Amino acid sequence: MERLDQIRAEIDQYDQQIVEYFEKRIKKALEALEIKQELGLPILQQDREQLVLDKVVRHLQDKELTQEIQELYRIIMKLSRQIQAKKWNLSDLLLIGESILLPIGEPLSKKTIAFQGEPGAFGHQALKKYFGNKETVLHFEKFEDVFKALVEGNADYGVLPIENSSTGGIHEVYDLLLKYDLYIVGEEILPIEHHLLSVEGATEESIVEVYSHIQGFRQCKSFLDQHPDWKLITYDNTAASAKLIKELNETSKAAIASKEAAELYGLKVLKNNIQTNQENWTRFIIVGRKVELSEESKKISLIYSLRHNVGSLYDSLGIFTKHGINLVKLESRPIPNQPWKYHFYVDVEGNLLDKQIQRAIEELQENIINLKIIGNY
Ligand SMILES: O=C(O)C(=O)C[C@]1(C(=O)O)C=C[C@@H](O)C=C1
Repeated sequence: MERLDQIRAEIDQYDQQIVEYFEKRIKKALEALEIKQELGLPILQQDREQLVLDKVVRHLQDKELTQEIQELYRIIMKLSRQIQAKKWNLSDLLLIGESILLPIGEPLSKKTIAFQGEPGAFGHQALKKYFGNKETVLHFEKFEDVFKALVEGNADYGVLPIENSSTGGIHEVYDLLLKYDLYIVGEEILPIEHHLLSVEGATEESIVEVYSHIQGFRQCKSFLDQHPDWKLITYDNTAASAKLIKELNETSKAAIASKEAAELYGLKVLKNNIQTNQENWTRFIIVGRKVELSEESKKISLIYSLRHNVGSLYDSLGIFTKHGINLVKLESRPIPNQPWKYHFYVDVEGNLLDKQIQRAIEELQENIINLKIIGNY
């Protein structure tokens, strides 16, 4: 026992130093905040955080602790941001429980909206359905470019596909929601109809090569199975493949894309509605920099991970049942570098201003690891 007491005494000393340095670090972060306020920079500085994560790993002598030190620093910097945010302007924040601080904002009146893909893409259609035709629109090649445009202030909202009713979740977008501190402010469900498109003179028989997004191929599998000799070439997105077919202008090449893309790029529809399931829908999310709360907000999206205990998922979901909260969606994604551990993406019905919901979230937080609220819409 004496030896254990001695070890614990040493641990106590280290803790004292850690606390001392934590306080010093927070003081410096508050000095950094003042400068950021002067310069009009946002609290979150993702590049700097990545640098810090790289640096602390370099300081490590025992590289086996790489993941743990990164996890610790992610938490330290998150707390640092939360403390900065409290100082910044408390009225723009919603505090849930003791530590969840959400930036709250009003819907923006004049806005720039970004989507992934080329004009005519399904994301573009969802954008127009949600926002109308009057807004400034930007388009990017990759989903992550849309997230970056928001973080860097080049766009105010992003429109991204999250789930298809036939093929399931769009994993990359789920992962990006975890990576970036952005929030879902709305959603739009779009019927997805795919068509086989080509240039004048082409017929189904003249086709040798077909271009589309991987989702386009997956959603039209039964039709494509009838043409085993066709070469399928995966492309960035459906509208981009339609644009390419127009440029190539060959009767042996076709694209799978929307009717809108056919009209926009002047292509002929060789075959209509080739999606396997005629009930084919994609749910798009609208992402912004702040949580936009109103009385109508009725769905809350959360991400969390669990300790590796028997029944931990069951217990966490039981908290919603106990508080009478309806679960509407559950999706899991593997945690990189931690085999067989998962992040759970949960959508529940409710409004974050409701005290019952707040109590449930507080209780949830005590039972899980790393809760992130990613929107109420
Ligand atoms: O460097 C800054 O801008 C800070 O405010 C400090 C700090 C940190 O805690 O290290 C906090 C938040 C930023 O996202 C990046 C880094």
